[in-house]
Amino acid sequence: MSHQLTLDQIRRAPKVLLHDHLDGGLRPETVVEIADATGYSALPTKDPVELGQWFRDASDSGSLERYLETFSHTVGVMQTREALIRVAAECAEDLAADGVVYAEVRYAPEQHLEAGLTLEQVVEAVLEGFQLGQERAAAQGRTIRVGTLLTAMRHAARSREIAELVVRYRDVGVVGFDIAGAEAGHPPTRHLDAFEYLRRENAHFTIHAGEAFGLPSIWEALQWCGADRLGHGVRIVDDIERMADGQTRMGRLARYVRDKRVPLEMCPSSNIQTGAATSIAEHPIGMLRSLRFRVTVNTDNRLQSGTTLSEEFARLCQAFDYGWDDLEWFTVNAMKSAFLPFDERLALINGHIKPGFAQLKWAD
Ligand SMILES: O=c1[nH]cnc2c1ncn2[C@H]1C[C@H](O)[C@@H](CO)O1
Ligand SMILES: [Zn+2]
Repeated sequence: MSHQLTLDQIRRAPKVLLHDHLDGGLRPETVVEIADATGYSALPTKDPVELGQWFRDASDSGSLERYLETFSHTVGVMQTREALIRVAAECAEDLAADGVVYAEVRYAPEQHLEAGLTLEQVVEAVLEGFQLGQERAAAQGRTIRVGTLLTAMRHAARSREIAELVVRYRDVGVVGFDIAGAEAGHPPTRHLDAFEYLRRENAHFTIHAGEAFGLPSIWEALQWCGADRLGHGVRIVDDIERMADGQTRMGRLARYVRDKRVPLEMCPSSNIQTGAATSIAEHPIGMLRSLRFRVTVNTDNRLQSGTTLSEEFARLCQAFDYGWDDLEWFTVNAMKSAFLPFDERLALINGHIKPGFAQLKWAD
């Protein structure tokens, strides 16, 4: 009696989001209002509806580099303490309204220093904003917990400094580290110093790898840098061969990723916009889920993709005929892979996620 889940049903499911950029999730009206308040004059339009459309269109180029250019406008309006608090609070509220119960949201503190804030002031403003957003969501009867990942830009040279910030703020809401930005020409091994420092500090990190660049990037991220998770990682399918008889044959790297249960932070819509995948129906997530890789579903940039986590799931349900069991599997995978202590992950799985899905299945 399988039937297609509706977007409304999916919204009601307790969801977990591991890969979402703070500077890729602003409300278009907020971009316009902060631009007005701070004198940022480079926006392509001041009409929020047109601006939302502009972000989606400009991100649709098929190139990661061009996609990343759109962030100049979001980063451009996120330069004051007030703006950072507002954007972070709205992020937590928007995710909670979509039924997300746990999220790890990332951004690069080094990109928010143009108006004179220090790295510490940036981190503290964003933490304050998340706290405020969680409280507002709670007042509306929605429970969400937001952890922060601090990103270092891979073309820059501040990764060690950002890694130190992660350790400094790890007991007050920062749960891990990441590197992002254009992948080709910027291998993760350029930032080995930061990764080695984090490992010595028993800290967690994920690395954007295997998105615009293939297997060597994934291999370096895992075997040289020691990443706990892979941001995207879609190109791992280059190491999986589909045989004429329908069987698959995996290379050593793909086997390693599956055997070690390396979490893949997959972001379907974003991958289509940057050219990392051709369509949802042909997205490697279908094959990787059936081969039981540790796949998770994510939004990457809700503004640039005009999406939500529920909408990403709805697209996958339509393309692959997924139902409640699949959604629960992705969600438990994500919660198991979060950079939270084991007991807290378990409490969310057993106290929140499983009972939430059981209730939805029962009502269906
Ligand atoms: O999908 C992505 N790949 C690489 N870099 C990305 C992606 N989405 C966002 N970024 C960059 C642009 C942001 O300014 C930065 C920090 O969030 O991370
Ligand atoms: Zn990303």
